[in-house]
Amino acid sequence: MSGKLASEYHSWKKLQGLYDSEYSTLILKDLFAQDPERFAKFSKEYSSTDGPDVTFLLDYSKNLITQPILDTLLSLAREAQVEEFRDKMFAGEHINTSEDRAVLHVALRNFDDFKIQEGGVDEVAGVLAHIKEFSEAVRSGAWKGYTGKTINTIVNIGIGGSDLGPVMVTEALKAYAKRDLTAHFVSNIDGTHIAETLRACDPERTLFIIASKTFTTQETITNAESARDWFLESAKDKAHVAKHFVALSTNTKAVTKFGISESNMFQFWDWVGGRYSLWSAIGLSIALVIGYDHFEQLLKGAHGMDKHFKETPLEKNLPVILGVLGIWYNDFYGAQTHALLPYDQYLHKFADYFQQGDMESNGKTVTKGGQRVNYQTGPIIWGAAGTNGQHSFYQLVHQGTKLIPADFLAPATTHNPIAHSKHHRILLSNFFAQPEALAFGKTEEEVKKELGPNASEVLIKSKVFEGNKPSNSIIFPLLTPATLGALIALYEHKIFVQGVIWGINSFDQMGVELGKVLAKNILAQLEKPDDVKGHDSSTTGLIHYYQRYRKE
Ligand SMILES: O=P(O)(O)OC[C@H]1O[C@@H](O)[C@@H](O)[C@@H](O)[C@@H]1O
Repeated sequence: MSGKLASEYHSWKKLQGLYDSEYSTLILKDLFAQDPERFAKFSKEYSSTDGPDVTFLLDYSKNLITQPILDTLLSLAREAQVEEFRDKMFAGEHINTSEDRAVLHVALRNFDDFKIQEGGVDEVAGVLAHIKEFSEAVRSGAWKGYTGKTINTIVNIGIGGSDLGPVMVTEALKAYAKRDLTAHFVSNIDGTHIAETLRACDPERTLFIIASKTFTTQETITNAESARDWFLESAKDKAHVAKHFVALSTNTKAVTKFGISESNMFQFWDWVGGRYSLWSAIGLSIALVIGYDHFEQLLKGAHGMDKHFKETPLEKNLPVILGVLGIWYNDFYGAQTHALLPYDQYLHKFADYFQQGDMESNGKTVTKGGQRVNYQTGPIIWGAAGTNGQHSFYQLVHQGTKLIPADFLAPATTHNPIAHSKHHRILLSNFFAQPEALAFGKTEEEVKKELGPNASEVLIKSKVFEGNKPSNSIIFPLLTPATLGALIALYEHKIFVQGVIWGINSFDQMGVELGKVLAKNILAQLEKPDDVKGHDSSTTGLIHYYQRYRKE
């Protein structure tokens, strides 16, 4: 972010020119036919340079680009000072300007490699040691509940970044999970969420993890209080809370006020953004479920990607390549959304996770300099695990009127090779087929040939696939903790790159505040119709309707 609007960059204007003059000739079928080397040119294999072995292939050849277009997109990244801002982030500069904070989730998985200056960075190793010690005690049975029984259930109470990361990762790494430890995640303020969860819990054997960076989030504190009340109905004595409640937070004062002792608090720091916090103490539930060593592998896999992002020239830098490709569709093709489509049931929460990761980071209208942007910023992120999506929304992706760039992800091998990997081969055949169908479609001639001479014109037209829909494919050997860490970091840095180019602050989230303030005001007015004041007629009418049915 050099203080300019992205649209003022020379390369942005050049890209607009390239789009206008070449758009109609950017046909994937032709681009592949013209260049037998296209796959070789537009795919890269990632291999970690230290830490656990992580490798994957990123194939971006099915994008609507030529080499000059990609070069210009990379010039845009250079002109927007992506490298300088990346280095500032790693150096601990306060690039989250509106909150005057460093952005250092990379420090949580650094293992002493990069030199980072910021208060708290030297405490990371100590918190990891605390996570290791505690998770091992719970998993081994050394940690006992108030009646001397071992813990068999954990309930993580948190929302947003204090929920989505642990949920996604514990699902993704279920193959590594301790099967006799059940993990629940309660996030919603809707009492149904905690009530239904508690039905499955035994107070003598349940550990509650109260995860909240601020420890002021209404949903989390309300759920935590209800969990504590439920626990005390059985345990009676408040002293027993210490064996069944721990906190993950930056706010020691609020944690101790809640009744959790400081020794049961896992600390993190204001330079860890909520949506980047699964690597911090917020990952305690992950360590409990998959074991500390696997948690550390996750961190080290991410660190490998940090190193790649920090040290690799832009032309070969995978987060940069993904970032600029996204800009091409978002800002020049007018694509509104981006789909994440993992062909791996374990990754079924991947898109949910990056909905917050991407949309809370880059859903901004004003630049860091306070100017309103005159271009599109963050895309709408969505998706589902393959092949389920194919039987649901793929129709629109293939034949609808919208351009939906998509990332396909899949493991070459599975943790569950049932029926001699028959399932997995079928899954992968779909993973290969869908991007191919999207890119190359099916012409009218092909349909005619298939249907024979008697087919009606209408039927023929309805079966044509225009194709030319872009996608990236990422294939990795197996979904290991380190591979997952690297993939998450890949997308984190992609989001970073885009935010820098758009000139926005990817690390604050002012947009979630207004709703919170209004809800607080309305909460105080819910009792009586006469209390409802200061709203528009629609809001007033809705609250009045509720009051007709309201119960204690
Ligand atoms: O971890 P706490 O502080 O409870 O915040 C939970 C979530 O709250 C939301 O309003 C956002 O600010 C998110 O970025 C955050 O992850």
